Amino acid sequence: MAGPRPVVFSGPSGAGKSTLLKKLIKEHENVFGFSVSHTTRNPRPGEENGRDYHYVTREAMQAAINNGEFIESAEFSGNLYGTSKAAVQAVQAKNLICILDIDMQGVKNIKKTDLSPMYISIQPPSMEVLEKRLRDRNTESEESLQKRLHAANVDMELSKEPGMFDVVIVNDNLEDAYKNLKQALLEEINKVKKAKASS
Ligand SMILES: Nc1ncnc2c1ncn2[C@@H]1O[C@H](COP(=O)(O)OP(=O)(O)OP(=O)(O)O)[C@@H](O)[C@H]1O
Ligand SMILES: Nc1nc2c(ncn2[C@@H]2O[C@H](COP(=O)(O)O)[C@@H](O)[C@H]2O)c(=O)[nH]1
Repeated sequence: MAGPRPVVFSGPSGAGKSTLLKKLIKEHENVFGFSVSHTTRNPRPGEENGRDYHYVTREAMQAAINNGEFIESAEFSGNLYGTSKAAVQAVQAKNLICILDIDMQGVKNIKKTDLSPMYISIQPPSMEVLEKRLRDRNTESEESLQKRLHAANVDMELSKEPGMFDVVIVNDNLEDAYKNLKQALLEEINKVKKAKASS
């Protein structure tokens, strides 16, 4: 696939990936584009079909996966999630840095492809803070919350594996985490700006 090098963001549910990514894309809308995933979960209040996710039935998504339309897919907290080839191509066709927000299974599966992204892990300062953020977000049932906390424990262990991520950012203070994120991406941001200026 052509275009600038994509960036994969991963980390436990509630660590702050969406919060940081929304800030990043808003500040650099000519540089980054979001790969809109498919999911079988229901939209949350304020989420929009086609912007936050493509909300689909399990049957439709499974059929599309079987048809080879996805780069990767995973079952997470009782729902299917996946990155379609079309979602990535739509961003790369605009010569933007394609951002993928995916779970740890997605990271492992992307590593088997030729996408060759930069891998960034967003981690919470502690499990206690993570649980508080997820509870305060008020988006999960108790069952879903417990599944996400369990996945977070596994995720936080796997993230420590050498070579799994290029950059690990602990999202304690939001402004500090955002500053670290921009610093980690500075070279790629400048490359895209330069290419756009000379085209
Ligand atoms: N540094 C921070 N300090 C305090 N609250 C934060 C911080 N970063 C994010 N939050 C809040 O924590 C909650 C979880 O953040 P967010 O939804 O961005 O996480 P996420 O990693 O994208 O989760 P998911 O994987 O479930 O989509 C949100 O309510 C957000 O406003
Ligand atoms: N493997 C994939 N994981 C994905 C994808 N899109 C999102 N996600 C991850 O799912 C969880 C839960 O997300 P939520 O929006 O329900 O809170 C989170 O860790 C996301 O990173 C995907 O296409 N593939």
